[in-house]
Amino acid sequence: MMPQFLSTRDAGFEEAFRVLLAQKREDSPDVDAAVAAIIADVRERGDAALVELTERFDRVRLTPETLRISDDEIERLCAQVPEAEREALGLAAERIRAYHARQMPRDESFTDSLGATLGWRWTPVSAAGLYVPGGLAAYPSSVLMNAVPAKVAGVKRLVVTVPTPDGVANPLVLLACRVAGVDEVFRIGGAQAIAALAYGTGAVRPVDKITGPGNAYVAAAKRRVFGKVGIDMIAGPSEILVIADRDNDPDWIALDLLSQAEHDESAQALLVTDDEGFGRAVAEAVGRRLETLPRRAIAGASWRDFGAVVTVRSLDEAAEIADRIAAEHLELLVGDPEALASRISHAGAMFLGPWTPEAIGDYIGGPNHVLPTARTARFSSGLSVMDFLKRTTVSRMTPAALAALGPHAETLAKAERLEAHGMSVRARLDRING
Ligand SMILES: NC(=O)c1ccc[n+]([C@@H]2O[C@H](COP(=O)([O-])OP(=O)(O)OC[C@H]3O[C@@H](n4cnc5c(N)ncnc54)[C@H](O)[C@@H]3O)[C@@H](O)[C@H]2O)c1
Ligand SMILES: N[C@H](CO)Cc1c[nH]c[nH+]1
Ligand SMILES: [Zn+2]
Repeated sequence: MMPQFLSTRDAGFEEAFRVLLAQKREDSPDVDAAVAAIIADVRERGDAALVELTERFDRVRLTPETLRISDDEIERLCAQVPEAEREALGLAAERIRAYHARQMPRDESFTDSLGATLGWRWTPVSAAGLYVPGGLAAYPSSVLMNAVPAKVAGVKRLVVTVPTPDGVANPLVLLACRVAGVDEVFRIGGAQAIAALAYGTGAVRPVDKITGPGNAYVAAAKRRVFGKVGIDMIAGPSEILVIADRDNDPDWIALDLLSQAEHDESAQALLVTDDEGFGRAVAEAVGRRLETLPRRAIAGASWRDFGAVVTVRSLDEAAEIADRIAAEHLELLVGDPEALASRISHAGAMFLGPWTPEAIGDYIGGPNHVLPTARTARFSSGLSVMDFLKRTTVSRMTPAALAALGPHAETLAKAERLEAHGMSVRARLDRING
C-alpha cells in the first residue's frame, strides 16, 4: 500500500501542487434533496416526525417523552465508565477549559477627542446545540472540544443531540456531556436533529447556534438551517501535513501520519521532507504499522488514495507548500521548528518539535481539535470561545460631540436621499443651537 512519491525537483513545484490539491469529496444533490424533505417534515410535524425518523434511521422506537435522555439514565450509564477513562476525561476537560478561558476577549470603551464614548461588549449566545455523531465516530473528546468553549463563553443552555443506533448510547460521550456541563441530551441524529435544534419541536427547544461534525446528511442540514441559526463550519475529512528532516525516527512520523489516516478513507496524510531516503523509510514504516491497526482498512485506503511523500530541495520550499496546502494539522519536526513556523501563515493548528504528536492536540493539550479542513485555514480558524460570542457596539454622544459630527452625518444622509436620517440628527442640532 504505497502513497504518491513526488519530488519538486522532478515533478516541478506546480505539478506537485496539482496532485496534492486534487479534491476528494463532492456534495451530493440527492443527499440535499433528502435533507430538505426531512427538515420540512420536522418543521411541520415536530416530535412525531422525530420519533418516526429515529425509528427509520436508528432503529429505535421512542415517544416524545423519551426523545430526551433523562438525568437518571445518564447517571446510570456514566457509572459504567472505567476509572482510568473518567480520570483522563476530567484532566482533558480541565486543560481545555483553562486554555479557552484565556481566549475570552475583553469589553472595550474609550472617549475620543470630541467627547464621544465608543466601545463594544461581548455577550454569549443564549443557547447552543452540539451535534455528536453516532456509532464509531462518536468521539467523547469532540464533546469536550465543542461544549467546554461554549460554557467558558457563558452559554446558558447547551443541548446535545446524539443518535443511538439500535438504542445503544456511548457512556463516555454522556460522561463528557456531564463533565462539560451540557444541560440536555437528546437521542436523535441526522438532518432531523439539526432541524429540531434550529426550529424546535415540542420536546426540543430551539437554539441559536449549532456546532459539531457529522455525516453528509448532517452537513447538508447545517448548510440549510444557516441563517435561521448560526453554525460553526462544515468540517471535512481530517488532514495532517508533517514537515520532517532526516534527524527523526521514521517510525514516529509514520504513526503521526496514520493517526489522521485512521479517521476516514478520505483523510489526507502528507509528508514533506528534504531527504528522499528518509521519505522512503517513513513510507516503509507506514506499511509495517498499518498491518497492526484495527482500522487498517480505513487508514490503508486513505494512505493509498490521498497519502503523499514530497521531497523538496529546501525547507523554504517546504514552508511554501505548507502555506498553499493550509492543512488542518501541521507538524514541524525540524532543527528549529519555531523559525520554520514563523514563515508559515496558513494552518489550522501547528505542532512543534518531536515531542508534540498531533494526537496530544486531539485529546489533552488544551487547544481545540475542531479545525478548518480542505484549505479553509487560509481564511478561517478552529473552534474557540469566539464561536459562542457576539459583539455589540456601544456609542454615546454628548451635545458637543453631536454638534461636531451631526452636520457631516446630515450631509451623507442627504447624499443617500434618506431624509428621516438627516432630520433625526437635525432635530437635535436645532435644540443644541437653541
Ligand atoms: N471532522 C471531525 O472532526 C469529525 C469528527 C467525528 C466525526 N466526523 C464525521 O462524522 C461522520 C459520522 O457519520 P455517522 O453516519 O457515523 O454518524 P452521524 O451521526 O453523522 O449520522 C447518523 C445519522 O445519519 C442519518 N442518516 C443515515 N443514513 C441516512 C439516509 N439514507 N437518509 C437520511 N438520513 C440518513 C440518520 O439520521 C442517522 O441518525 C463521519 O462522516 C465522520 O467523518 C468528523
Ligand atoms: N483529529 C480529529 C479532527 O481532525 C479529532 C479527533 C477526535 N478524536 C481523535 N481525533
Ligand atoms: Zn484525530
